[in-house]
Amino acid sequence: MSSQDKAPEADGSDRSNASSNSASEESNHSASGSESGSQSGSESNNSSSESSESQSESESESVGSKLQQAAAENKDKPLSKKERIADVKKMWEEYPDVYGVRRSNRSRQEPTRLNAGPESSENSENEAPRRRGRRRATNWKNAVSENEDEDEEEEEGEGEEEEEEEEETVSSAESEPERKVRARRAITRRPPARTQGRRQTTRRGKKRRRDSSDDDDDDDDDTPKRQTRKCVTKNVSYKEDDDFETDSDDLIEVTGEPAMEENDDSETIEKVIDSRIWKKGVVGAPTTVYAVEAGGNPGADFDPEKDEKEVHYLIKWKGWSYIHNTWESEESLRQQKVKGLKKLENFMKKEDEVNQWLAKASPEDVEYFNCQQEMAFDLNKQYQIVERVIAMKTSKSSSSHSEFPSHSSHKTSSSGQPDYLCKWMGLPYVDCSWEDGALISRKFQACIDAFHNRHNSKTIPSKDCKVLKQRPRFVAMKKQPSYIGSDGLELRDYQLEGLNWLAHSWCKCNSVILADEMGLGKTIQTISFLSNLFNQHQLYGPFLLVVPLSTLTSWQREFDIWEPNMNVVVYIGDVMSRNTVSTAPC
Ligand SMILES: Nc1ncnc2c1ncn2[C@@H]1O[C@H](COP(=O)(O)OP(=O)(O)OP(=O)(O)O)[C@@H](O)[C@H]1O
Repeated sequence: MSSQDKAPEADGSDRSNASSNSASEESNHSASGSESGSQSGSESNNSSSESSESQSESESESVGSKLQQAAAENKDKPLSKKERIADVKKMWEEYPDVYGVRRSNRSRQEPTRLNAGPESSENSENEAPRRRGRRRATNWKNAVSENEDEDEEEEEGEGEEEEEEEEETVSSAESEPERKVRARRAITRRPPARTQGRRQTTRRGKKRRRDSSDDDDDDDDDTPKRQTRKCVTKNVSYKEDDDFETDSDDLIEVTGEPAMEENDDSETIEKVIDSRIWKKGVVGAPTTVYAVEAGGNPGADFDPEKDEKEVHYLIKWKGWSYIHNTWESEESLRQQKVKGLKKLENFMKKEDEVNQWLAKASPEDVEYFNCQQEMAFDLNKQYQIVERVIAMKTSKSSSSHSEFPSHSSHKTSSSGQPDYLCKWMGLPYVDCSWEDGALISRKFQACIDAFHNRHNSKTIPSKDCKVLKQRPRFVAMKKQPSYIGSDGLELRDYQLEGLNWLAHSWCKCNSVILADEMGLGKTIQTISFLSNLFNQHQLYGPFLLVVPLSTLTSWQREFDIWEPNMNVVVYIGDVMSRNTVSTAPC
């Protein structure tokens, strides 16, 4: 038992001895370490951490022995102060490693890009701090993350590695953490790169550019440098070449008589819509749609085989609505000295191209093209239909919508009738135009009447409506009310039920959603419900209907059919269009 008891003790003592030995070894090691540490420590203060890593133990030993030698020499004979300084200088020159001045065995040479010409050599003392500042700026700009720098160094060639080393040596006064902070700041300012690969390429490109720009901007501070770069960026144009060739409104035609152009009131071509071969000389005002309707087609007797012919172009004039489009020949346009002839040239070019394409195109493509053309022509015809008259002005009254073009005193003779502000079908409110009353009344008297009816209507929205203060008691509609729909329009059973449910919910102040299968008549039920409020409860709105753009016209159509007495205003378009809707009398 005792031997067994002692054995662990002996083991334990051995172990404790071993541990004390190792401890003493460690302490010795640390002592010797601290000795050399004082030297290497000074080095690490002056150089980067990378430099301390690169220094091997053997180097530190040899440096230590050199120092000891020097110390022993100094101990032998007392030295004067001058001699000690001379010795230190000598040591500096012979063993620069001791002072942490140089990491590698290469001779220390200042990078040539830092010698900024004769000025710098003359003013070397002044140059030094400036150079340091610049170096910092360069580091600040160069800095990415430490890892990124490492990656970059790995990727870059040996030549660049050497360059990096040189830079680090010069900027050794700057500590590593400082550089890291600057590096992070630099990262936040740099715009994010899209792909890693691309980023690396860009960065390399940037680095090289930076280096070269450092050369250029050595004597400048940062601010003007940035301004210069901004200027360069501003000049970059992202416009495609084609854009310059298109028929832009901004194109200014330069002729020999600019002074005349400024003052004349010649018309401007906005768009060339179509072309045709027609009787020579049948152009201008007699070819407008209303002139043809009034006096007949001036080229109706045209015989292409006998009569002299020429190409005519259908012109949409700037500042004039589509009803004032005229057919013109190239000659007549030039005679009138119209502006925007470039558009005619472009139209001709396009026509040639289309004809060439049509000659080679497949029958399906030709058919598709013809369909597109027909649709475009239909649209252009639509633009000649007045959808709504929204305002009126007499020669005495001043107009609240003077921003819209007025044509009463130009091509059409003034008839003493008021002018009407017309909203054209298919075009936004911003394209409204003032038109001569006589002209509009000829074709669109119904629109003028509707305008007057709305103007004189008593069924206008009012806050004084009784049912707004207190909802009425619900009375079920057993059959379709007479005010809903006109002759032949009958609500289906389930639609009448739906109308009752909507009306009941409204009377009870309940908010509801009417949902049903597609095409079963939700639109009609909703319109019928609004008609019930309008006719039964004298609630004249306003009711806001928010509808998808695709169903907008069908909503308008259904209102026309099922409740034509309600004033339906379509609030759509850009700011000017919406403002027009808001401020129009009705
Ligand atoms: N009672 C009716 N009499 C005549 N036509 C009707 C009637 N009810 C619906 N219709 C017609 O059926 C079509 C679809 O009606 P409506 O647009 O109201 O359906 P919807 O449920 O609103 O459709 P969606 O779910 O697609 O919006 C319309 O052309 C409409 O004129």
